Order: sequence, then C-alpha cells, then structure tokens
Amino acid sequence: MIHAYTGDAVRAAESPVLRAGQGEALMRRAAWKLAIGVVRELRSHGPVAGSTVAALVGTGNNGGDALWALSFLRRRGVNAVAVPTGDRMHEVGLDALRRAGGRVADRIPDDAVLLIDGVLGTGARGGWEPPPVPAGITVVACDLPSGVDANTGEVAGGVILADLTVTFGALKTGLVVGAGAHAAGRVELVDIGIEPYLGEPDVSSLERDDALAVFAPPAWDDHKYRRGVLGVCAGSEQYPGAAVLVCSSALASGLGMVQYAGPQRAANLVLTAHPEVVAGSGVEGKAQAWVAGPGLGSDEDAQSRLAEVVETCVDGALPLVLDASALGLVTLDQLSRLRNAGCEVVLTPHQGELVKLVDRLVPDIADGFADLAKADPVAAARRAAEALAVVVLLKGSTTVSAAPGGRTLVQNEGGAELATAGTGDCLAGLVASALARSSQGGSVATPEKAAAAAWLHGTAGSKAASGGPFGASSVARAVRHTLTAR
Ligand SMILES: NC(=O)C1=CN([C@@H]2O[C@H](COP(=O)(O)OP(=O)(O)OC[C@H]3O[C@@H](n4cnc5c(N)ncnc54)[C@H](O)[C@@H]3O)[C@@H](O)[C@H]2O)[C@@H](O)CC1
Ligand SMILES: Nc1ncnc2c1ncn2[C@@H]1O[C@H](COP(=O)(O)OP(=O)(O)O)[C@@H](O)[C@H]1O
Repeated sequence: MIHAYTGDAVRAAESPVLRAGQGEALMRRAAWKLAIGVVRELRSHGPVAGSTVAALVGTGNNGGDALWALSFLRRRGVNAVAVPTGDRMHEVGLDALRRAGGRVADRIPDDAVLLIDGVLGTGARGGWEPPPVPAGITVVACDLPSGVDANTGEVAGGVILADLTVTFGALKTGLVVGAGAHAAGRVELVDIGIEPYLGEPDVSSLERDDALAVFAPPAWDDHKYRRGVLGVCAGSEQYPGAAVLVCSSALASGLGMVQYAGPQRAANLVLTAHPEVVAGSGVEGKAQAWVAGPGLGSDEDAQSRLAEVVETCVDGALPLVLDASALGLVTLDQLSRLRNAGCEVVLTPHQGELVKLVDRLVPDIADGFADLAKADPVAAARRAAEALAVVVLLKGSTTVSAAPGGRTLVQNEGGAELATAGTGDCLAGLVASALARSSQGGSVATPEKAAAAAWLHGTAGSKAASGGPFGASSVARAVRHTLTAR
C-alpha cells in the first residue's frame, strides 16, 4: 500500500522541524536528494561533468531547494544556471550557488540538457502560467510540478510536465490524482526526516500484492460455491454485448460460477462466448453477489429487472454493484433498503454519471458539484459516498474508491487506451467478482475490494495496450494473464 498526504499536511509536518531551527538543514537534505536524482538522469543520457543544467527558480522555498541542488551539481562539474521567474530568490540558496561557481541568467541556455523545475511547490496558490520550456529537454520537478495543486492534483492554469519528480518527505495527493499524476512523470519519494510527524494519509493506493490478495487463487479444498457465485443483470435487446463483457471479465478473474439473468438474445450471446455461464431470464439461483446495470437500458423492463435484483439482494443481504444504466434508475428508497439489510453496495459511475446521480438523488449537494468532480475527484467521490452512504468508485484517468467516513483509495494503473466503449462493463464485472469472492468471509473492506478491481482492470488494460490499440474484449482477456503473472 502506498500512502499520500495533502500538501497542507506535509507543510504541517514540517513545522516542528522548522520550530527546532532545522529549516536550512531540511532544505539542504531535500536538495541533496534532488541533485542525486538529477545526476542519475544525466548519466542515463550522457556525461555529468561539463553538461549544462538550468533551473527555473521561483520566489519561495521550492526555488531554494533548486538553488541548493544546483550548487551540489556544480561540485560535480555541471554548468549550473539559475533562471529566476520572479523578483527575488531564496537568499541562502543563491549564496550557496554563487559560492559553488554557478551563475544566474535571464533565460534557459541553449545547451541546457536538463531543467529543474523549482518554481512552485506546496506553497503554490491559484492558477499560474509557466515560462516557455525548450522542447525535448529532460525536466526534473522539485517536490511537485509547478502548476499542480498539491492537495488535489488539479491543474488550474499551466503546468510544467516533468519526466521525473523528486518529492520530499511524503507523496502528495496531487502527485497521485488526475492531471497532477500525469504531469509528475515518474515519482521518486525521498526521506527528509519529517515522516514521524505525518498523521493519517489523505489517500492510499493498492499495490500489486494488495490487489492480488483480493483475487487470490483457490485454496486446495475450495469448491465452486466457496469461490464465489456472481449474478449478472446486464444487457438488453438493444445492448446485448454488455452482458458478454461483464461475464467475460468476471470469469477471467476466477469465480466458482457466473449466473446470467437477462433476455434471450443477450443470453444466447453470453452462452456462445461462455457456455459455462448458467443463463436464464430470472434471478433465482445461488448468486452470492450481483452486478446490475451495464447495457440494461432505461425502459420499464430495465426498471423491473433492477428492482428484482435489488429485492434479491435485500432478502439475502447480498453485495450489489450498480453501474451504468442502473445508476440512472436506482432510487433513494432502494439504496436505503439495501443499506438497512446490511448489503455491501458499490456504485461505479464515471464523472458524468456521478454528477447526474447527485443531481437526481442528493440535490442538497448538487450546487457546484460538476465543477468539484472535475477539479477534485477525490473530494467529489467522498462527498457522494457520504451523502448516499455507500461506496463510490469514481472512474477516470485516476479511479477513486471512497467509503462514507472510510479510507479513500486512488488507482492509476490504466492509461487513456481504456477510454473505449465497454471497458466500464469489464470493470463492473471485476468489482462484483471481488465482492462475490469474499462473500464467504474475509477481512478486506469494501472500498479496498473495489480498488483491487480497479488495479486489476487498469493493469490488464495496460497489458492489452502493449499489443496495440484494442477494444474492451481484449481487457477481459488480459485479466487472466494479469493474474497468472503473479
Ligand atoms: N515541506 C517540507 O518538508 C519541505 C519543503 N521544502 C520545499 O519548500 C516548498 C514550499 O515552499 P514555500 O512555502 O516557500 O512555497 P513555494 O516555493 O512552493 O511557493 C511560494 C512562493 O511562490 C509564490 N506563489 C505562490 N503561488 C503562486 C502563483 N500562482 N503564481 C506565482 N507565484 C506564486 C508565493 O508568493 C511564494 O513566493 C516545498 O514544495 C519544497 O520544495 C523543502 O525545502 C524541504 C522540506
Ligand atoms: N484517460 C483515461 N486514463 C485511464 N483510464 C481511463 C481513461 N478514460 C477512461 N478510463 C477508464 O476506462 C473505463 C471507462 O468506463 P466507462 O466510462 O464506464 O465506459 P463504458 O461505459 O463505455 O464501458 C473506466 O474504468 C475508466 O477509469
């Protein structure tokens, strides 16, 4: 598990160290590690000594770090050039650079091979427009890319895209969410001694082993009813393929049985692709969890199919994943009955679906919610989870799993290749599989199960993408290979 903290929390953790008069020592420690990162980058492209490294230097301590790092690089024979972006620079850092033989210039030299971005760090406030950055130059961001909000990952104005971000003391939430995660490139966390003062993380990310533990292989004495039986209420005359995608990904993730409930045409397609699925038109059977929604449509038939699944889950206190069409149909009454029955409920909207859902079901928080969902998906997922009292898995370039009052997880495994029709259906099948598998016990919390599915989905998406452009069926296929590469 990886943990990240808001920029504000990291600044708060720094204050006891600052109060103890250790501010300059902290900065030098950070800058030393930044310089090591820069040397490694330089080495991977060519010689260190004799190369020119420039730094864009802002007015605060982020600029101070960059100036100190340049002074250390100067000692390795690097031509170190500070380019101020404001009307002042950190005095002690500037003095260190000058003493080491570095210089100040008003523009990035033409022969610079690497640029340190030391303009803005956790002290950035509001939008910002970056100065021009030469095309193709390697960029190493100091603490976080300038233009990224350390608390949320929002990029409100311009941003300097980094190849590598060397971040100090703790991962910031802004480095693991949305535009900030994209801008940061590779992220290297370095210890500077503030770690004991950090409190609870703001968000966490599951790593491979955490996710694979949720999708563990069967025990030697398992039988099919112990490996999880999933009921699938998806597909319609109009959208039969969604049913196949949900079943394909669920089967590929390893379950004891998949039961399909839906119209004949969709059932035929499911059975053609997967004869092992038990198909019928109703919900009777041995399902231990249900997924409802992909390709369901919004007509009366869709409503009554959803209602039937909800009643089945309420009666048996079964876990339920609501996706796609079901998000536009489910009522507050159904959600509260599911909660009261003790069902695990996970909603899996993308941004647009979440905004509509909130508009329809919790108008009290709808004002400004669309802007919030865009700027701060973590806050939006948390607010919706809180208001609806269920787990919300908000899909996007970063997928956020939020529980009311619980831990928030963010997963970034998949790339934009996943933005293709039907991949959401595959994810719904995986989330439901995680719930069905654990319906026989286990101690993993619901948001973690949803995040494990997002990990598996994103990793399978990246695997599929390595073979070229793909459609959603390839994601379902890649799920098996992701799990076998344990
Ligand atoms: N938190 C920590 O433990 C440590 C922090 N350090 C560094 O200190 C940084 C924070 O330093 P500061 O608090 O000085 O903040 P920053 O250096 O991030 O930014 C503050 C400066 O930028 C200006 N500024 C803010 N928003 C702006 C905008 N939108 N447009 C133009 N100018 C803007 C402010 O007026 C101020 O001069 C961290 O990111 C990190 O690089 C390190 O020195 C080591 C330890
Ligand atoms: N830019 C992106 N980067 C990474 N993953 C993405 C991106 N865009 C979409 N995805 C992922 O692709 C899936 C799309 O799901 P969804 O929007 O429900 O599509 P559909 O309904 O067509 O299946 C989600 O898992 C989402 O997280």
